[in-house]
Amino acid sequence: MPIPVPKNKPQTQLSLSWPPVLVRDDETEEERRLRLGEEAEAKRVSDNIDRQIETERQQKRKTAGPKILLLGQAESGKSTVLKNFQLHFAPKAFEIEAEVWRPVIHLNLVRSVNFIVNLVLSQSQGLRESLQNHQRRSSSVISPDLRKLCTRLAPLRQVEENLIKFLSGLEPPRSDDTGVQSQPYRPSKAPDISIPANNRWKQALSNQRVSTDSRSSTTRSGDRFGDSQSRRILAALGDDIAALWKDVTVQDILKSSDIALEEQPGFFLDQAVPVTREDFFPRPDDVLKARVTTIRPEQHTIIAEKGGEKAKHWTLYDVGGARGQRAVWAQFFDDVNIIIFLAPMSGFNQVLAEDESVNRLTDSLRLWQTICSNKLLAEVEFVLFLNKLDILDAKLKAGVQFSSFVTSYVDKPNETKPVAKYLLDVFVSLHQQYSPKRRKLHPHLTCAVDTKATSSIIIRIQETILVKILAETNII
Ligand SMILES: Nc1nc2c(ncn2[C@@H]2O[C@H](COP(=O)(O)OP(=O)(O)OP(=O)(O)O)[C@@H](O)[C@H]2O)c(=O)[nH]1
Ligand SMILES: [Mg+2]
Repeated sequence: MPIPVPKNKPQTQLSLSWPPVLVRDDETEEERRLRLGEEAEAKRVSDNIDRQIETERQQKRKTAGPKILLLGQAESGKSTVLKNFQLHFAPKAFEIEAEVWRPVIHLNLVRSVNFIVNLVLSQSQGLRESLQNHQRRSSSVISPDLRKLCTRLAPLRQVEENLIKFLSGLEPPRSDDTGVQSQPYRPSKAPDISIPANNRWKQALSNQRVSTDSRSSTTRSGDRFGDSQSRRILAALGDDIAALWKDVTVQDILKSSDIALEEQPGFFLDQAVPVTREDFFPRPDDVLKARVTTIRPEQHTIIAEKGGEKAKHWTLYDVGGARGQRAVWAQFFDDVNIIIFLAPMSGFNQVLAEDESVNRLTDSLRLWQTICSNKLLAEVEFVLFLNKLDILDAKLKAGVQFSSFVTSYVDKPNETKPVAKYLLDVFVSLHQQYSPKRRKLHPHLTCAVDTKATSSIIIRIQETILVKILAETNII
């Protein structure tokens, strides 16, 4: 169909090419030949540019490096896996940054201590009341020594407040959260802390370090972060904290209340003395154990330090796993090569913090099914981390019966290997059943706080992901 030409315009013919070429009616044969030649040249140049843009796009995709999305319920270990990638590809940067985790580790420790002290004091109060009411109560007797120990540890309440203020002070206030949140103590669960685990507070701490370093030659033990008062108090109380954790009555109270602090996030009570030393400098293992709840999606770019690495840049998206955080996951679905889904195997006898009517394993399975069946992710490669193998092992060895919580597990031993194999089969078959099309799954039984084992899994993921990127960019 001819393109309509406004009436008052000179008698010209519009070509369909872009930019439009005005063709005069009185064009001579020679002019027409020249014009067509110019048009052919322009098209050749334009096609070349298109080809170049496409090649550059593909090259950029390749050199932009792999993009990984970490998914899974809260406390499944996503941020811990992120730290493992950082440690694997950029160990020097990881070590330099390790110090910024010290206040977090201290806050993890102090909250555990204050939790125990509260529990002991409430038991003591309960015992007094039941004696006054002549009730029989199977409660541990709190000795005067334990009471004194709790009194000596009282300054740690102030230290907790100071550390929370200190860490939240580094966060600019936002409308959707208040920075560091000190979650209330709950009897069934040790305290957790919500500090946005993003780069901002880490950056703020690193900046403080840089500026302090440039002003004075502080040593490793100097007050680089302005948390020296908390550190001095902690150093003075390190032995008392260790004594509290070892106390037989404390252990009895925890056991009878069904609380296994050593299985909960941010557990440092068994390292109280080294962690509270004034010159404490966190090692990679300590950083991996430090717990900070992710409350907003974060993008982390890792630049591989070793020249030999096949991919230089790695982008990892870490998201919050609690139910209220999951709505934002979808924004990353079309931009990733691989999803690493984490399911903590130890959750079989636990409930969600955000909804205590839901079993953690049930939630993990439902979430996995939803992710597997998502059509937007049909082309994305899936890696499954059945995580917290060590805690599963400890629970089963302590006598917790897997079959009491998972009734379909019948006539099989209550041992780590068969239980892990059973869970693996369930997750693999859900993937098979619900994937929109056939897709390869790469499952691993993991303990994300074991850096060595996780590093060898990362090497295998690296191979998988690079083959996928090469295939996507038509290189192979
Ligand atoms: N013992 C043990 N602890 C683990 C393992 N994986 C992670 N953790 C710990 O579990 C806690 C929670 O891990 P995170 O990585 O913060 O969990 P997350 O999935 O990022 O949680 P959200 O940010 O709340 O979504 C941390 O204290 C980790 O050190 C594991 O395999 N074994
Ligand atoms: Mg996290």
